[in-house]
Amino acid sequence: MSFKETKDKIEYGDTVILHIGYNNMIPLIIKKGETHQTKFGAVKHDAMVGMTYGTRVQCPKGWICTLHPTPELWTLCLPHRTQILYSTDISMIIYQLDLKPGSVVAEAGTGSGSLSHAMLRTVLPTGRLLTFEFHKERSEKALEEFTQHQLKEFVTVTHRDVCGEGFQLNNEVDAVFLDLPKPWECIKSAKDAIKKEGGRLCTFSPCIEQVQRSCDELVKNGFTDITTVECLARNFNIQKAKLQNINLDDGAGDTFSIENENSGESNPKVMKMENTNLDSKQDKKRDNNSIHCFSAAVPVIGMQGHTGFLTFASIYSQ
Ligand SMILES: C[S@@+](CC[C@H](N)C(=O)[O-])C[C@H]1O[C@@H](n2cnc3c(N)ncnc32)[C@H](O)[C@@H]1O
Repeated sequence: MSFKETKDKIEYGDTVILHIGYNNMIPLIIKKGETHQTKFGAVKHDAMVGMTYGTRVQCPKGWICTLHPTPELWTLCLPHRTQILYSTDISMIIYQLDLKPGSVVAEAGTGSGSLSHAMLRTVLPTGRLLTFEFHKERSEKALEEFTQHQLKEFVTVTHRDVCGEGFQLNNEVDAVFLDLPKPWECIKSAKDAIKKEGGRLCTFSPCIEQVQRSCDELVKNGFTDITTVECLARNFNIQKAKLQNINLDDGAGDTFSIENENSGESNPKVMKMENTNLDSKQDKKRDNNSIHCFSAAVPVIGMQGHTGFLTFASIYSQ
């Protein structure tokens, strides 16, 4: 299997993402003569060979689906050796680091390789990932997975403490990404790694105190455009809403109530509308006491999901 290109049919040696049910996916390397047990019963690896990716495999008590691997699916089912980055943060990192095919990017630490797979897909086929990890088994396991995923030729895995020994790169990369407890300790070394014509740097830190220390070090080393963001996915529920007392002029002062579909009760919070946006002639004919029912996308109050702060910075020609 390959993360570097897509293909139609499953072959021996492929890593297939088995979709077993909602929130239930596992990666499976297809091996001759082997059998895999699922909650729907056994599935023979040989039976999957030659099947088109995305098709169903019938098991004794149900069916599962064979998905082609992508970095996003890998992130959802990879073997965790550390905390990992998820696609919401990853998408912002790749965008803000300005990664594209041909980019050379350095990363520390490698961890479970979640971000690494997404960065590799972006910089292929002419770019390169240089990833550093000071935990020996983690760096070995990462190299094993990159090899299995046919990405080995695009990545260098180095077993090193980048805070103590630095990246030991000079004028070589377009961007540096740091997911470490003390990123400020290797910012000077990250600066040296970035090409003389300039580049981008990102640190990921769960605590604002870590962010502050990194920012101080970034300023000291001549980085500019320093920006910290937090990426949160915002959920919207589709709910029934009742709109009353439509103001025919501008909608100001109108109220609507949202019905809680689960309990059947009306949401006690009645929101004041800034603007009804109901300006069709038909709506305007309605009298002031009419009730209008419609479906509304209602943001969930209280956004959960803090992972960490992403701090981005630029260094211009050095
Ligand atoms: C949270 S994990 C990285 C997860 C990774 N971004 C991912 O998405 O899978 C942090 C990793 O940094 C490594 N690490 C911590 N300090 C380090 C250092 N000074 N040099 C190299 N690696 C380090 C840890 O061993 C750990 O594997």
